[in-house]
Amino acid sequence: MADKKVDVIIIGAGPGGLAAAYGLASNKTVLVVENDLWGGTCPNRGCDPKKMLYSVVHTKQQAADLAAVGLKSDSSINWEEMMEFKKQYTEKIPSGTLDGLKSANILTEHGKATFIDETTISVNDTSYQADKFVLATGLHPAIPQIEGNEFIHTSADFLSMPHLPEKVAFIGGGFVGIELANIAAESGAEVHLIQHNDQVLKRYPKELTSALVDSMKDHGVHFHFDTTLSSIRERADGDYELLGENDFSIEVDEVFAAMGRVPKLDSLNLNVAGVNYDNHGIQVNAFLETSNPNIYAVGDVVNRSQPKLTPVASFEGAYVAEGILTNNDHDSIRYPAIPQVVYSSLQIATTGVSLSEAVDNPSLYTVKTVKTGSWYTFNRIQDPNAVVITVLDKKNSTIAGATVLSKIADEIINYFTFEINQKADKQAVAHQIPAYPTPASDMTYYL
Ligand SMILES: Cc1cc2nc3c(=O)[nH]c(=O)nc-3n(C[C@H](O)[C@H](O)[C@H](O)COP(=O)(O)OP(=O)(O)OC[C@H]3O[C@@H](n4cnc5c(N)ncnc54)[C@H](O)[C@@H]3O)c2cc1C
Ligand SMILES: NC(=O)c1ccc[n+]([C@@H]2O[C@H](COP(=O)([O-])OP(=O)(O)OC[C@H]3O[C@@H](n4cnc5c(N)ncnc54)[C@H](O)[C@@H]3O)[C@@H](O)[C@H]2O)c1
Repeated sequence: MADKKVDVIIIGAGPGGLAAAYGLASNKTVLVVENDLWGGTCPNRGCDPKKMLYSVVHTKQQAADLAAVGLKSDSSINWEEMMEFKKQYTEKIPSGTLDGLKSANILTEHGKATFIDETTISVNDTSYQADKFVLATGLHPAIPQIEGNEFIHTSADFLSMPHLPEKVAFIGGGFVGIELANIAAESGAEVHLIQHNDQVLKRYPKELTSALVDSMKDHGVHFHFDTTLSSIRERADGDYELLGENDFSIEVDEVFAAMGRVPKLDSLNLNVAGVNYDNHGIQVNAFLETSNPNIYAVGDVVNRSQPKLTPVASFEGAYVAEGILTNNDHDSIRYPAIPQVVYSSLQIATTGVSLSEAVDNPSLYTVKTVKTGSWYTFNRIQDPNAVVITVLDKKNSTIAGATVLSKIADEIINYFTFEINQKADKQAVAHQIPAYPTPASDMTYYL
């Protein structure tokens, strides 16, 4: 017999768990368990703090790019003030999240949840039973298994560094490595990015990632391709010596892991709950049910092909709440077009059908690449390398996907996402009257 009983227990108070909790709160008794910061990765040590630092850095980069067309400024970044700006936002997140849950009458418990049996968890030596569970425990950074790995820090450490070190290294050139290297370099550090093969951001076309790498090199980032670290040594002066194959060696003040993220499952004891999982996360069916039909999983911790992003986690959390309320009397989950943006000195963004899928299916799709650097919008902001690639559905003449390289790719990609979701064709796009001149008023030209 458990100490306490509720209808639904949600493990993890990030975007996925919170969306499920709010979706259920008015009809069920809900307990949310969180063992770290209320709000999870995104607002505390992910997307939001990163983009606050990026806003400062990106504005400095934009000011430098406009110097040749009349903007005379001598901007430099004060890391401590920029971190204070970030902290003013992040320090309110855990308490604000907790207050929100309490005012929606959602029960909360701070501590690590561990399954005792299929319907019961233990948190802080108290047992809680529920009819349904939602697992939303997210990911944590992968750390290389090399000598000296105890000296490696993570993206969370980077985003709360009180002072900027003189020399830093990132292991891995994916989203985290590329975005944080840009922030560190523009803020004044000497930055080294170590990538074990010859391409960063492997899901994007090489022509675009090469343009981004060139841009980041111009902004001071040193790339070390085809380089695998073998050990890290602490020197007497407190610096670290990074050693790799083929006599690779550099010295830095700090080194950060950015080589991917792995599911946070260790403390859950999923075997006693009858939940199947592997190295890529918890296995779910098309209703996000795990191998135990009373236990669902959402967000980053799920083993699925959708990108690991905040809006995806929230979408899944809301979907599962509806499933629990209707006994799964709803359609299997169908994702709309999902935009994803790399925020660096240039932004690369994608949405909808990927270029590789379009190229592999020429009978279904037409791919159109337009170098837009000389267009009015891009000239106005001095963005000469801009490229917009569209994927058109041949049968319906609708937009099916887009990939954009530009300083404002984050804005442009949202217009494409709306159009894909509305199944817009050229006529439908032309039927809009957007504000002019803006990136939205360019949309008709891409079709
Ligand atoms: C540096 C960085 C930048 C990012 N930038 C972006 C971006 O720009 N845009 C974007 O869309 N996404 C971005 N992401 C990804 C985004 O943060 C995640 O996709 C999102 O947070 C996933 O939400 P989630 O609820 O699945 O997991 P999380 O937010 O990770 O929440 C999981 C929660 O579960 C808790 N937990 C784990 N195990 C237990 C347990 N046993 N008991 C109790 N609690 C537990 C954890 O402490 C955590 O708080 C970024 C990620 C990082 C690391
Ligand atoms: N803007 C965004 O949307 C955003 C930003 C940050 C993180 N995220 C999410 O977080 C996830 C994790 O990001 P990430 O950058 O940690 O992982 P990632 O999978 O995007 O990139 C990891 C990189 O490290 C490289 N790598 C792997 N092992 C290595 C090794 N031993 N030495 C050198 N390089 C190595 C890989 O080849 C790859 O380039 C992403 O998939 C993304 O969904 C999203």
